[in-house]
Amino acid sequence: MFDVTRYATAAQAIVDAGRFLYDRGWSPATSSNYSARLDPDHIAITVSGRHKGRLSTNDVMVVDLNGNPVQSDAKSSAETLLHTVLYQIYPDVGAVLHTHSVKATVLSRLIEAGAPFEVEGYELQKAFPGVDSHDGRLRIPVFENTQDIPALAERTREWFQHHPEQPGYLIRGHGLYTWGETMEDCLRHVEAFEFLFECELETMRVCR
Ligand SMILES: CSC[C@@H](O)[C@@H](O)C(=O)COP(=O)(O)O
Ligand SMILES: [Zn+2]
Repeated sequence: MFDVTRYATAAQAIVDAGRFLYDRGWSPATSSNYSARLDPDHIAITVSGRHKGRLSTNDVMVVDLNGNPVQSDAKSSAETLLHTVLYQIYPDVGAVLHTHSVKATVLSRLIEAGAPFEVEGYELQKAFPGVDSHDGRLRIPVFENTQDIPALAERTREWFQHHPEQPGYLIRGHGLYTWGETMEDCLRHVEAFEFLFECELETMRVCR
């Protein structure tokens, strides 16, 4: 069982996040999914197929950390397992956001297969936890896209168990996953990634 008051707070945070991310153009055309932790065993997550700029709290349901619905007949996000695996690996994670921005999508298609995407020298890297200088390297793995979400979830589990300090990843031609202790942290990470993606794309354009 889960705490109803916690659910109400989490569902509202997800609705608000959807409005913000849709308005920025990062969650178009029903794409994206969002979640927030309720307790060690449950998360609130978006129902599959809903328009993320027009969510209501009825579009947010509860699943356990195996992705099974709790007290709901709705179908949770098709990518639920990509969320639950992160909550399993990281006990401190309180929110996960998946977005489909143009910049994340384009950049993910330009990165060589098998190579992680790395950025360094940006002051804005300090938006991520544990980073206190521009003087480090941020590594963002790029996973190949697939419709086999259980298989992709296991690939991300494997990677992040060995690279726990990384705050996000890209799926090629698809989008970004990032997480944080709170929804506010997680939204900051989306914004920081978007800034870095734009800088990198602009650098590629200018240096072409
Ligand atoms: C509208 S295409 C995007 C989907 O295929 C998927 O990648 C996505 O992000 C949203 O799926 P959803 O099942 O609504 O959570
Ligand atoms: Zn998606």
